[in-house]
Amino acid sequence: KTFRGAVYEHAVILPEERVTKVSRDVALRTMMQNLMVYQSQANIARQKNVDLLVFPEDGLYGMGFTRAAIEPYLEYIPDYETDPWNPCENPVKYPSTEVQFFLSCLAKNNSLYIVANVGDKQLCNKSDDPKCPVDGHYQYNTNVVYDKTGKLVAKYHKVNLFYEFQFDNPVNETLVTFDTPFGKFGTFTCFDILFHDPAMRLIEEKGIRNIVFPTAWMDALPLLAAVQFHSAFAAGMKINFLTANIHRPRSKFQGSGIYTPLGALDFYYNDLTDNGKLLIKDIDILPEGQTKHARNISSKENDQYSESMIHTRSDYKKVHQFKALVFGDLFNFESLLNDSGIITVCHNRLCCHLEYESNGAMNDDLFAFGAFDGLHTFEGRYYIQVCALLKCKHNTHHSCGGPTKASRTVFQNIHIAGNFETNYIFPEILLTNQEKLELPPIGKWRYNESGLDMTGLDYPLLSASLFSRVYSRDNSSLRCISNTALLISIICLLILYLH
Ligand SMILES: NC(=O)CCCC[C@@H]1SC[C@@H]2NC(=O)N[C@@H]21
Repeated sequence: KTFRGAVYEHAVILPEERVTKVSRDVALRTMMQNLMVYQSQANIARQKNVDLLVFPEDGLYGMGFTRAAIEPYLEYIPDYETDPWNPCENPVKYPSTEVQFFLSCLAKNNSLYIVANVGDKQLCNKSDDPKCPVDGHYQYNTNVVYDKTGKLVAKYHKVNLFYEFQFDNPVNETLVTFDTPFGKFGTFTCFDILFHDPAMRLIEEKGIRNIVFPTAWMDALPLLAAVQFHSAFAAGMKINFLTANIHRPRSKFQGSGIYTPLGALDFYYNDLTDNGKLLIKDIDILPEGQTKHARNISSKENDQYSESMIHTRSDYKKVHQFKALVFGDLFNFESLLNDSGIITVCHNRLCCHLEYESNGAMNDDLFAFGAFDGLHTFEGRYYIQVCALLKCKHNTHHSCGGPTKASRTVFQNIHIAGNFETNYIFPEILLTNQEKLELPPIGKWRYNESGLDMTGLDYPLLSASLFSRVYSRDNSSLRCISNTALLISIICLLILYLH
């Protein structure tokens, strides 16, 4: 009823040159250095009977390349469905595929599934493909999966690139899954987690309950630290989520974990060491099936809800209500004045409700409860609705929403709920132990239809929030832009015609 999963947070060895193109030999030398670390971890994993091991995004060469400079790190990766291949058993089938050979043998020799992130190079020709880049090939940020025999069983091209100008967007967005004796898995990469495709399609259309997630994620407090958001995604979508990050804490790249619907089985957050870390856990096999559907509240229902929340509060405009920026979004906030209390805050159509009880020692810490409903525009554009209880960076209102890892306040009870437009809600709880991020243990918190509840937390609180995505508005805003563009074009044509 369980499988043994592992993720490796890898301190990637970076090549010195990432702007100018080096030879294939030089590129291979760097990648082999990283692969040797992968090998030692795979050996440990085999000794511990691990079934599946996940390595991070960009784990073989790092990031920050120009398009030309990444090219020697790429290999042609065939389509595993039309052209089945076991690189370890047939290494000469394609030239220059040393990395694939190594990874495939790692899987075969250690008898485990290997999930890794590599670069795929696909040749193209301008004459039969007008979108073919000028250098005659596509470059893709790619997840590959090898089964226990070393056979390539999955290849996924990252859809939602994050300022990765060295890579191309895939032409066909496909849902990539692979079957194992311990269940069906889906895969996507890093920034993909914030968008509907392919993440939600894997979960909703394919009924996927296990995701393997190579990532190179920089912590973005207060709401998007890696361990915080990735554990919330597993809880919100009720899935197993295995995420391996690269380890470069001085650049905020860190935080890997093995997460389940009930919470973190294990996670790694350590900015005091430059070392990587292997996490291994037995994970319950979840039944396949559709987990969640967007809740369709009509806009009329929603408006009535928001208004009733506002009107029940005659004391709505008080001095301790204020606005502050959270990662570029202007939230409506209300500060927590007492050691326990009830607060309702609204923003646009979202109303958020908080009931809390601290252990009576909040004196030095300023906390605020906030709401945001709108388009997030910093480092990505996407619609969100968020209810968030935040420890403010300093004792000033405008510092609420700034990144901080310091808190001294332990809460006894917290309940957070809101009238969210969809069920794509990710319940986040982030604690701190002497400025080291912590997650709550399984059993100390619960998330269901009535909201997020936590009780008897052992560490001081940094934030507790319901972070939701409103995917439908992303599309409608795109439609709106294209409709506006169409309208402007028609008007221009009309003016031209009349002249
Ligand atoms: N390699 C990637 O795709 C990284 C993207 C994730 C970064 C997350 S989402 C936006 C936030 N900004 C950051 O610096 N980290 C967060």
